[in-house]
Amino acid sequence: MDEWEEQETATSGTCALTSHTSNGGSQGDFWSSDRGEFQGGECRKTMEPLQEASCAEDGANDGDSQNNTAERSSFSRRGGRGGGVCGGDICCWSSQWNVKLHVHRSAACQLYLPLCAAFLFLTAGPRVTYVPPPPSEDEESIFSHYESGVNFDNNIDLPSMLVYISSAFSQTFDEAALCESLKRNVSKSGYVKPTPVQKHGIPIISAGRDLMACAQTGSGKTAAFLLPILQQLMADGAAASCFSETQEPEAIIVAPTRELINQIYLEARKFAYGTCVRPVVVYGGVSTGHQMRDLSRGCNVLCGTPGRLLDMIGRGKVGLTKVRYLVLDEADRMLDMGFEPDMRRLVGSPGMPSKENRQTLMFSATFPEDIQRLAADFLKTDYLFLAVGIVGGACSDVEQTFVQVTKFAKREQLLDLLKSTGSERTMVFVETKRQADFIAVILCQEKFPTTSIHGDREQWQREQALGDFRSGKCPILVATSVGARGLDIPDVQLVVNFDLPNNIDEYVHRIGRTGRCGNTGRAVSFYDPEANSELARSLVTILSKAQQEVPSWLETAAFSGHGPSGFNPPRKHFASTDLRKGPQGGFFQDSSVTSQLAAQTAADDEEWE
Ligand SMILES: Nc1ncnc2c1ncn2[C@@H]1O[C@H](COP(=O)(O)OP(=O)(O)OP(=O)(O)O)[C@@H](O)[C@H]1O
Repeated sequence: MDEWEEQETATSGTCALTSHTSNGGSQGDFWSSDRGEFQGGECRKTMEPLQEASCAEDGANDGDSQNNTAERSSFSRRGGRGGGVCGGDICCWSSQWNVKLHVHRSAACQLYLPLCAAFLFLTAGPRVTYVPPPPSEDEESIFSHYESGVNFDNNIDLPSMLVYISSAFSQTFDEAALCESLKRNVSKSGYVKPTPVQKHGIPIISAGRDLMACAQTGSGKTAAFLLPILQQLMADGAAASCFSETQEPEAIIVAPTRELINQIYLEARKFAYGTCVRPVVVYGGVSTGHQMRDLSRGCNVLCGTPGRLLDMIGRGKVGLTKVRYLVLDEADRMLDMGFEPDMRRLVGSPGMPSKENRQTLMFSATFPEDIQRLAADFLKTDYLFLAVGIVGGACSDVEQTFVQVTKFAKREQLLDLLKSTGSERTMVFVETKRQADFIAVILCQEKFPTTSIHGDREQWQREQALGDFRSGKCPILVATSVGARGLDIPDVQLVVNFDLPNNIDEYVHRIGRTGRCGNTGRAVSFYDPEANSELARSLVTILSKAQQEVPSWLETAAFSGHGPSGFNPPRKHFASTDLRKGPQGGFFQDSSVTSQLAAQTAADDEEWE
């Protein structure tokens, strides 16, 4: 398991100890520059409730770097989760145990960790109490959307390099064979024409085929799977049965982070508005009881992070016998080492129809070859592979710039950059949770309204941070990988890779937070020759494929072999094609969909020879 995981078990949560309250979501965050800590609004200098089972909660780490192991023992730096600072003492109490502790600061480090471990040992299972505010019922806010950009129409006829679909979807949603209510909701969402992945993906799904679909970031993959599923459920008159102890959803959608799955849920809720189809979301960091009550009101489409979903299944709150659709969004992430065991548990759970008896759909902007191989275990052998544009390619609407910089000069570079960009909404990606805190403090000190999102923050803080960023209250968001995939935030004009990731797919997803849906965006990456030389070749490939200028120094770095390893190996997992050979991978025909692999020329090969 890696740190991305939305882990549910009591044993794997971190004891990431913070001094924030978690009793609600309304307290204002602020950075205390004298203490160098991020503070939850109400709880300074008072005894704070021990975050119930905080250490046992899932997903404390989702999305964050694996390099963060050292941060797991960062108690002494940050105070203690559930512990308040009272003068020289650290105080905490547990409402569950009615235990109060006053520990002198000097002894705190020695005492608190064992105590926390004891709590972990003695308290069984997650007992998180956070109940997120209900999403707005106001129609205007349900359907609020940002405008597609000037390049939207440029992409409409983007060639599907690997697959040609003869019976594509209609040119507009208005002409499409969709239920009236769905059509109305699509129209209210501002959708007129389908994007290429929708144009090709929707008929494939409607024809009942399994699908692995790859299309660039911000190209509308969410609606590509939601619309045909909802259309089918509406056409079949699916209605959620409330008052049932065990809910039997027809569709299950999984995604790697809480924020992303919540976003998918909100999209599903929007498209299903005013119909009998009821989507529900379950994810970690939120009261399980609250989610069970929500589930019991009926559920047709269940959106979940893996850990919480399996938990609900294990508790008998979710039955799987009626599952017709299983969707893995960010599928390459869902099938890599961190989540693969959970995905296997999910498909092997009692009642889950075999792959022959369900429709399995996988979507991502990146599909490394090894993951494609693995994905075949979950898909019918004749699944269709849809690739719009270049598999694993960066969004062409994002202008990518690289700045060669040493580790110690990055901070100044960032400040200079932000001073020149004014109040542009900006995401700054860093490698570790500690770094996220640190950079956010510095930016706040420099009077840039900044917030942060990473796996050590409480769920309410994560949601509040995202809300503040969305609303523009904090136009700068410092994020670890938890913010890299899927998040669709309006008007993000700039992505800064303060630390480049060590994986090219992660780079593609990060910069894809800007330049979405035909809008243009900009990504600036700090390239540290000491740390990033192994990425150089893949970056050159990505830039070339996106027809962007490759700095000569980067090209030199890519081919000089001066990296730490002495040699930049060609990328092994940068997939460009459907890996299957022979009939499955080459040519498909059925009554409704014909797909044909285009000639796979050497030019398709992403390996940089
Ligand atoms: N046909 C359409 N017309 C107008 N807007 C659309 C259309 N399809 C999707 N959008 C909008 O485009 C934005 C990006 O869509 P979405 O989040 O589904 O992209 P994605 O391909 O899943 O991206 P990522 O790879 O980053 O997850 C959303 O705001 C969505 O509402």
